[in-house]
Amino acid sequence: MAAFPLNVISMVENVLHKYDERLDQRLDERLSDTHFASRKAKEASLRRNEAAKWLRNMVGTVGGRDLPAEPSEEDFMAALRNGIILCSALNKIQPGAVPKVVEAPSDADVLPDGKALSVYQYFENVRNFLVALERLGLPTFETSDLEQGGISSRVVNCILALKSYNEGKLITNGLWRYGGNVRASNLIKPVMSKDPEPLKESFSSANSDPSHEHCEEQNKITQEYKPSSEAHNSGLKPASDDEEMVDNEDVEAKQEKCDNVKYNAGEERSSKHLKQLELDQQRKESSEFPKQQDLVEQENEKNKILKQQLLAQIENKRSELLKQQQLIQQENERSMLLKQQELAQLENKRNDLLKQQQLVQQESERSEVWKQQQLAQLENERVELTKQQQIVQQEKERSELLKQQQLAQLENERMQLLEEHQLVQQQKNERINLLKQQLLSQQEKERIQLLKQQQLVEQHKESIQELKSMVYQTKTGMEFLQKKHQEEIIHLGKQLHSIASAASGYQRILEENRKLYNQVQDLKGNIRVYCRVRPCHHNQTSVSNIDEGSISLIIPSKNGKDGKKTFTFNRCFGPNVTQAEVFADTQPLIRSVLDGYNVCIFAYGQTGSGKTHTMSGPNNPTEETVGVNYRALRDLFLISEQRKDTIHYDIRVQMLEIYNETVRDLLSTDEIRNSSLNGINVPDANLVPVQSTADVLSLMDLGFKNRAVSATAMNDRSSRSHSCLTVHVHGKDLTSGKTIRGSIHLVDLAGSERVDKSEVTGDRLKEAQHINKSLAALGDVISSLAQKQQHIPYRNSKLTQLLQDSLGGQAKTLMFVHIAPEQDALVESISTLKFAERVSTIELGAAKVNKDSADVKELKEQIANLKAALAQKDEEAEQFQHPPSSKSDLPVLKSQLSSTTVSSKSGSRKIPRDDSASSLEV
Ligand SMILES: Nc1ncnc2c1ncn2[C@@H]1O[C@H](COP(=O)(O)OP(=O)(O)OP(=O)(O)O)[C@@H](O)[C@H]1O
Repeated sequence: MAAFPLNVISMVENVLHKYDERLDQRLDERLSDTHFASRKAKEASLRRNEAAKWLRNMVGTVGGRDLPAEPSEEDFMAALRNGIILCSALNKIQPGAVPKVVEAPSDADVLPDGKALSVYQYFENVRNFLVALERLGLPTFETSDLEQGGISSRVVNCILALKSYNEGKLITNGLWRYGGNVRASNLIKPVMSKDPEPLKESFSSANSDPSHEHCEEQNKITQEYKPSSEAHNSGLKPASDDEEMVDNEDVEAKQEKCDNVKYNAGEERSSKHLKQLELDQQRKESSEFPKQQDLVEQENEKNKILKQQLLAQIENKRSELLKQQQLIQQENERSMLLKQQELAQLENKRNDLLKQQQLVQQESERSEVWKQQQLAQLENERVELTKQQQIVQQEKERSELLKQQQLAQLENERMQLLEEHQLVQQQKNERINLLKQQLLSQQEKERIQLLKQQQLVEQHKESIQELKSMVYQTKTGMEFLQKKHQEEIIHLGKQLHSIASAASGYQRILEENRKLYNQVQDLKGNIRVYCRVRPCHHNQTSVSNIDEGSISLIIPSKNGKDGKKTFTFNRCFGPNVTQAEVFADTQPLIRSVLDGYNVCIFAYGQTGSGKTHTMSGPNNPTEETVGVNYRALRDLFLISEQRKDTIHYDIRVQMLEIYNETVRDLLSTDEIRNSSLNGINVPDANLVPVQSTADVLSLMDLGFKNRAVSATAMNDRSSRSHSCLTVHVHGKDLTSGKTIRGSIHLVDLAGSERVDKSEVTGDRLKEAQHINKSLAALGDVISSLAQKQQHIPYRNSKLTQLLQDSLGGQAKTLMFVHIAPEQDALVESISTLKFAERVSTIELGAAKVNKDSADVKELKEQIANLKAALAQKDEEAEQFQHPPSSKSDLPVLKSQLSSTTVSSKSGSRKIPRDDSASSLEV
């Protein structure tokens, strides 16, 4: 839109310019014919030169480089056409008169139409200059006057007026006013960039005829043009609003609409002023050239017609321009659309580019990260390599140092060796010299030493003689010593022999010891009777007193006076005596079994008197309450263990029962045939080897179980049968090789109550009869043994047959007589005690004599002597087992042995069996 006014302006300017050219051409043609023309030209030239000179002085040669000192009219106009020199000169005179002077070269470069812009720029500078002149009240000229064909005289006049103004100002110190024609400054508005003044000025210039008629004619033309222009631009404001339109430069649309109005109406006000100035100028000229006025008036009429023609042409041109403007507008819209499309495409491309840029950026970031990682890794490797290089370097340095040290050391060593070599060489030489000297001195010494050796040989010969005599003496002494040693060895042999004989006598001593021990036991009586009274089951007891060897019973009488009967035995045990105390007196018999004696311990008494309690203990016995059987076997194994170094014992167990004269093996379920009994033993019965007390106890349990089974079947048969536990001992002396046989019967007899009192019949009677018979047979055997009869009735019962080997002359028998203390058992107790006393009295008949006879005293003395001898032999045996280390102990041993031999004479009653002496066979 901005290009449109410029094009129009330029077009109009061209039209006007052509018109002015023709007009000037006509004027020049007319004036050239006259004399006046030459004078005018000359005068104009002078005035122009003056103006040029003054301008050059004002702006300087640099600023006025395009303006020669005496320019031609064309050069003058060309130099001032851009208005720069004019504005600069005016600003020198009146600073700030032209606030903005546009420099042509820079603007011409920017805009495409340089020429149009130059014209515009010229116009703007020139216009501002003219406006400033008007403010100062100075004469002005038309802008077109600067163009070719313009009126240069008006320009020159204007410059000379300005010169006069300057000179006056200098003289009056700024108070001078040009020609007194000072006008109000607001009469003419400053020319702006889009102001339509150029058009108006063009018109003004076209009407710038010197004559006043020409000006009026020009005004008419303007008035004629104005209605048509208003008709064309209907709706626009009238010319009176033109100032407001000029001020509102921002509203472009309004300005465009007002262009035509401004074009037609222009600034009538400014035109009036210009015309006024022109008229003044014309008056001047007309006064100088009055003859020319007529010609001008004629010419003006012609010009009027030409102007009308020109206006018609302008109108045509303008309509064409409008059409072109519409086309241009359409073209602009189309180009706008194209531009928008292009913009959209560009936007898409820009987005694509942005995406690509983002991708590229991401890729670059990723590559940057990768690069950084690579760099870090390379840095690490570099650091590592640096470290390794440092290490290698250090190693190199170290090895270099080592090499140097080694070299230095080698050098030192070499030097030392060299020194040593020199030293050795020196020493060698010295030694050679020394050896030479020594050799000489040694020859002398050897000679002296030879003499000394000869002396020594002499001395040695003497010494050898002395030694020979000493050897002889020593030999003699050795022979004497040999004899002495032989005598001592013989003496020692004798001593050794005596020791050997003493050792061999030890076995004899031991045997004698056993014999003496058993003799002591024999002196106590082969059949010993111990009486034991069990606790009373209720308060009425028949036992009044029990001491160590007697028991007293209360015998009620019919006359109310109770009697008392005392029985004497080897030992009597009251109801509170423990099992251990009862066994204490039994213990020596167990030792006799291992010495080769046969022993029989049996319990006698009526039913319930305590026989089983004594022999086996109560049911579920404890260590304290176990009976004689267990304790006897325990001692048996204990002693055999003590003697295992000298005697090896083989122990076997047999357990039998005799019921109604029938013998039964309790360790077997089979009944033993009676025919097998040979009077002393039961060879068909099981004989079980045992190694310990536990083995015997398990066998006893088995036997008691078998007996209990039978008792269940036969109604408490245990009370009416005899049970017998037999232990057979076979010993072998490990030193002498002799064998020893012994046995012990542990018998729990059946109840001894009499048949008549029990008043039983049938089987019970038969049982009682068998019991009485066997017990009576036992009494008879014991009685026969006591009386030392030729015939001993063992065969009267199975019991005596079974116990035959233990009731013989070489056996030892112990009978426990049991008493029930209750009064209702008194008769049985008395009967039992009488039986036991008979046994005891018969065997211990001597005891009865023991109170008064000399034989008893003699026997007691023998017992004392034997005990002393036994104690002495025990000591000897102890000493023999631990012989004295010195020779001085031997006489003591000899004396002990001699004393033993003496004391052994006393034992003579019974000799234990050995293999040859044993008459018992199993
Ligand atoms: N010295 C004693 N101390 C305590 N109690 C005893 C003693 N003697 C026997 N008794 C008890 O008396 C009761 C009978 O004893 P035991 O059975 O030993 O008599 P017995 O003579 O063996 O009888 P039987 O002939 O019927 O076998 C048992 O209960 C037993 O525990």
